[in-house]
Amino acid sequence: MDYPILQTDAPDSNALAARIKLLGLLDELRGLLTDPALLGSPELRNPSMSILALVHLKIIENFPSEGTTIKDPAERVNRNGNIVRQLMSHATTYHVFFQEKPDFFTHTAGSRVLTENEGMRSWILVGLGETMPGTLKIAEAVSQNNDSEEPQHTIIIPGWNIQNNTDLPVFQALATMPERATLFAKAMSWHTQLPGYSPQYLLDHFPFGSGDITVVDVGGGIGHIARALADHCPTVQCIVQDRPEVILQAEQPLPANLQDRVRFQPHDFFQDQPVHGADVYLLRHVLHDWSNKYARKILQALIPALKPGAKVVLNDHIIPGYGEAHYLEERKARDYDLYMLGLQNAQERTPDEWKSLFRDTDSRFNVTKISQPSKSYLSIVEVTWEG
Ligand SMILES: C[S@@+](CC[C@H](N)C(=O)[O-])C[C@H]1O[C@@H](n2cnc3c(N)ncnc32)[C@H](O)[C@@H]1O
Repeated sequence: MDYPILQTDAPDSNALAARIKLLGLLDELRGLLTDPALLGSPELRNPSMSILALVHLKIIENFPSEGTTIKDPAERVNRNGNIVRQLMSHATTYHVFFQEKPDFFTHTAGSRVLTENEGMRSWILVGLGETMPGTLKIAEAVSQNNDSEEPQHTIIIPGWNIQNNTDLPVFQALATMPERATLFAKAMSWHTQLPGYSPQYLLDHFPFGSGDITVVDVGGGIGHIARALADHCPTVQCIVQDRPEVILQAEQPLPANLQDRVRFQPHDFFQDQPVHGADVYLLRHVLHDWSNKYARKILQALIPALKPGAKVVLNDHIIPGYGEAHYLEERKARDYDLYMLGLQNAQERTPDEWKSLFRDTDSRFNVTKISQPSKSYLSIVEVTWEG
């Protein structure tokens, strides 16, 4: 699926680092100017309250490019005008829409990108609609059951399960909710458009090489990373594996130059890996969905297929050590850490936690390199199978 490209984090500029630094300073200034009693207060900054509703109610996607009064979008989506006004007026205070006159709203860069970009709306529906409510239930989940590694209710009930009133782990539950499974897959594919999350960092940084290599993209969603990889390396063969309901959505026609080099295969990554002898097994944004107990099972299931020297490559957030990263970058990793806790009782990991995970799974996994490409929010963990 092709989505319009967002604001760029172009590799030849230092714009991203400068932007992070300035945003950090502004954020600190805001903190200094804010009454301490309000620093942790939920009403202090919560754009999600209006933005999620505006996306859900399709008010954003129906907003005309030339701007409008409240009556028009309210009628288009058949919703109460007063509520539409409340939502839009709130969003304008976060620079999503601009209130030009008392009853006339126009686009800002923030509202325009939401209106024009279906993938971004999917991401809002998943990120705010599905995942965020789970994080609000973390305390309840921990109070009910403590110290568990189960993704569903066995001991700890993750927030997502309370929120959705189901005993099933998220990905199994999604299999019974086709519309939400589609939304999730679209959202993950679109997520690569966000600054700092492009697959290009991985492609430029990891030596996939120019030889005839086979890469298995385990939990590869609808194949968005494999397509980018096959485009980047003209001789690579990619096999994208995911749950059957996801693979069904992935089997859209591929461009002619990729047709014989990207294949899709339904596969449950808790079962033994069916593709033996591949050069690279890629797990991008996969293990962070799982507690150590389940992450180890996913890695163990690879072992029967690994040839000596095979690489297991992770592309995930890394929690930086104390003082190692700008605090806004650490905030990003820690935000995702709590997302994962709320979603599946899972976590992001520090470099040492990644190393222990592999060591505890099997001593033949040798973590050879952990690196973070400049401007990428995701790190690359390279592991060699020394079996
Ligand atoms: C967070 S998404 C990451 C998708 C993709 N790798 C990326 O980087 O955008 C996690 C993926 O794991 C898949 N998944 C979850 N449980 C699975 C299982 N048991 N077997 C195979 N794939 C699974 C999900 O369907 C989803 O596509």
